[in-house]
Amino acid sequence: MELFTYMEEYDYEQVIFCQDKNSGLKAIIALHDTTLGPALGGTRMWTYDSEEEAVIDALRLAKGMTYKNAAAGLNLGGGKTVIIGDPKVDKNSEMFRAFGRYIQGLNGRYITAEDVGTTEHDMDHIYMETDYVTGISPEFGSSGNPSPATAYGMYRGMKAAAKEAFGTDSLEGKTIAVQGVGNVAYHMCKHLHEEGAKLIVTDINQESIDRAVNDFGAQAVAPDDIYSVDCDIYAPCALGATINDDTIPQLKAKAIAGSANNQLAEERHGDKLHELGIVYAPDYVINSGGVINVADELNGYNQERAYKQIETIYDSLTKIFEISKRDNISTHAAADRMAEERIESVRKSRSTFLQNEHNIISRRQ
Ligand SMILES: NC(=O)c1ccc[n+]([C@@H]2O[C@H](COP(=O)([O-])OP(=O)(O)OC[C@H]3O[C@@H](n4cnc5c(N)ncnc54)[C@H](O)[C@@H]3O)[C@@H](O)[C@H]2O)c1
Ligand SMILES: CC(C)C[C@H](N)C(=O)O
Repeated sequence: MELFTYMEEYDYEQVIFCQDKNSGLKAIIALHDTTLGPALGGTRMWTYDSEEEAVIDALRLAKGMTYKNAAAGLNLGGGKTVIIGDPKVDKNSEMFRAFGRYIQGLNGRYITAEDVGTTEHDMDHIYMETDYVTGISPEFGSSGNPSPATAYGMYRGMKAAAKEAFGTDSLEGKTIAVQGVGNVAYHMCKHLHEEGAKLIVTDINQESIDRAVNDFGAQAVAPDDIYSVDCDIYAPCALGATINDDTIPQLKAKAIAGSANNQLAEERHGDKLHELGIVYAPDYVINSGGVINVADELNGYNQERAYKQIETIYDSLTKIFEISKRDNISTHAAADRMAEERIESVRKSRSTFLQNEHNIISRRQ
C-alpha cells in the first residue's frame, strides 16, 4: 500500500506506529482531522490477516470518527487506534500501559476509549499512564463502558428510521434482524424487547446467541442467513462492510439501522440502498451515543446532560432523511454533507492566530 498516497487522498493528518517488545504491543494510531478539536476515538484490538489490513482499518475508522464527532455537534476531531492481536489471548496490563505512554506523548492530540476487543479494565491500565483516556471505571469519575449509551442512541435512531420507513416510530411487533449480539447489541435488544419488537439474532459466539435467546426470546439463525431473513429492519452490529454487492440483493428489510462502523463496503452501496428505497440510517450518526457519552467526561461527567444530547440522534436522522428526499441524494451523502459543512465553517472561523489556543481539554481539570 502507498501509505502517503492514501493519506493524501483522504486528507489524513498523522499515523503513529507504536511497538513495545516487552508487552507485545503493536498499535497503529490514525489521526484524521483535528479541525474541531482533539481527536477522540476508541481502541480496537483484533486479529488482522496482515499489517496492511490493520492500517487500513485504523485509517477508515479514524475518518469515520471525524464525521461522527462533527455530525454529533462535538468539538472533537477524528482518530482511532487498532492494536494487532487476539483480545482473548494476547492482552496484558503492560501492553495497555505501554500504549498509554504513547498516547501521553501526543500531549492531548488524541483521546481514546473502548472499541471492539477492549474493555473498561484495559482503559484503566491506559489511565495509569495518561489522562487522555475516557470510558474508564466509574470510580474514577468516568462514564464507564460506552456500550449502554451507544445502545440507547441506537434505539432512538432506529425509531427515527422506522418512522421514515413505516410512517410510525413504534417498534412494537416489528421484526428486527440483529447481526452480532455483543456489548452494544445486547443492550439495544433489551430496549427493543421492552417495546415489543421480535428479534432474530446471529453471532459467531454461541454464548452471545444463547444470552439473547434466553433473555429476549430471540430466534437464532446461522451467520450467513441473517441477510435474507424476513424482517422489517436489519441491524448490523458486528464489524464493517456487511452492506455490499452480495448482501444487498438478499435483504428483505425496509430499513437498516445498526451500530457497526463502516457498514457500507463502498460509498456506491449507500447509493444502491437509496435507489432501492431502503432507509439507511448512516452508521456514524446512529452509533454516536457512546462517543457523546464519553465526550461529556471532558466537561465533568453528567449522565443526564449526556443522555439528553444522545436523544438528539433521533432529530439528526430525521433531518438527514429530509435532506436525502429533498435533494434526491443517499442518506450517507446527506450525513457527510452535514458533517463537512460543520468542519468547514469552524475551519474558517479559526483563521486568527492565538498563542495559547483554548480547547475542550483545558476544561477537564
Ligand atoms: N461499543 C460501543 O460503544 C460502540 C460505539 C460505536 C460503534 N460501535 C461499533 O459497533 C460494533 C459492535 O461493537 P461492540 O462494542 O458491541 O463489540 P462486541 O465485540 O462486543 O460485539 C460484536 C459482536 O459481533 C460478533 N461478530 C463478529 N463477527 C461476526 C460475524 N461475522 N457474524 C456475526 N457476528 C459476528 C462478535 O462475536 C461479537 O459478539 C463495532 O463495529 C463497533 O465498532 C461500538
Ligand atoms: C466510544 C467511542 C469513543 C468509540 C466507539 N467505539 C465508537 O466507534 O464510536
